Amino acid sequence: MKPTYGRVSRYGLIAFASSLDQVGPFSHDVRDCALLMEAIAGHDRRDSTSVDRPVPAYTRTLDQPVTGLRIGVPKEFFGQGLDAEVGAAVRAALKEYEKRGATLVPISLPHSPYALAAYYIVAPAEASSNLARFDGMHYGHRTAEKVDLIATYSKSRAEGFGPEVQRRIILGTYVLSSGYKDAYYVKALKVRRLVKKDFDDAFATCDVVMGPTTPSAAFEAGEKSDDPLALYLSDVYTVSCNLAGIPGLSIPCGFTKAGLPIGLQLLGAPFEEEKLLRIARMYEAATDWHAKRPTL
Ligand SMILES: NC(=O)CC[C@H](N)C(=O)O
Repeated sequence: MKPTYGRVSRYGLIAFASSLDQVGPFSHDVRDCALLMEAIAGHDRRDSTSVDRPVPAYTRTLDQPVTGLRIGVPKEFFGQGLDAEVGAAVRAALKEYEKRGATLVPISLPHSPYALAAYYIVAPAEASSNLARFDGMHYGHRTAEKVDLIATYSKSRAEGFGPEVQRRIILGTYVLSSGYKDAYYVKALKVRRLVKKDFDDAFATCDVVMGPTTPSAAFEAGEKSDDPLALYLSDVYTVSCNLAGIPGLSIPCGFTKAGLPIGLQLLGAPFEEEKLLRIARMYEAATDWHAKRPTL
């Protein structure tokens, strides 16, 4: 689960992108996720972005199905680029909900096609700023070479950051630089607001939005390392949740013929983790995908 922005303290977390970062549980099943959320959610004076509002007893209501459940199914999450096996598994999961009394509501999140581009501007911009402190003096790795101050900075950072982190620092510095800031960073912030508004509109009529977690099943380790754009495209359905600050959850809903797991993504209105967990539990109680493991 990725909780609502501000639901869980980030104290102790290394900052990546401060307006997106949120701690969330990985778990074997929904109950474990609810248990963990009960333990970690809530206000923390050591993180000023953590929100001071009561934490529901997630485990207590977990087994209460949501009656009259309305599921928003965005057409943008089932378009070009979605692997056929993944699409079929997600549609079968939606049918399962229908069998349990849910209504599927066709919706549109019109700005979601722009979410990926906006995310890969906002996230590197913030990362480039946050990672500035890893300069070989204040934090992190320091080069063993005895060189002058400026070379110590640059060598420490060149040695300490991997290629993907370096790429993000360079991209982030570029989109924030004077002359380009309005064209990229400020524009991305505007897109972000529109992405958030799409969800506000959707949650006015639906309890939850559902779709695939990723457009295809897992790729081989390192397979896309030389093609960052292909790598970023795997995030096409999950970045909206971060940009909008809303809670999201992925649960297993099947396997591909090759034996790789497929995820069903559930997105909820801000601070509706309790409802999201109950909806996830409805599916888990009716199926046993969560108990199956891929053969490695
Ligand atoms: N929601 C997401 O998919 C965000 C994480 C993303 N994979 C990243 O690399 O920053």
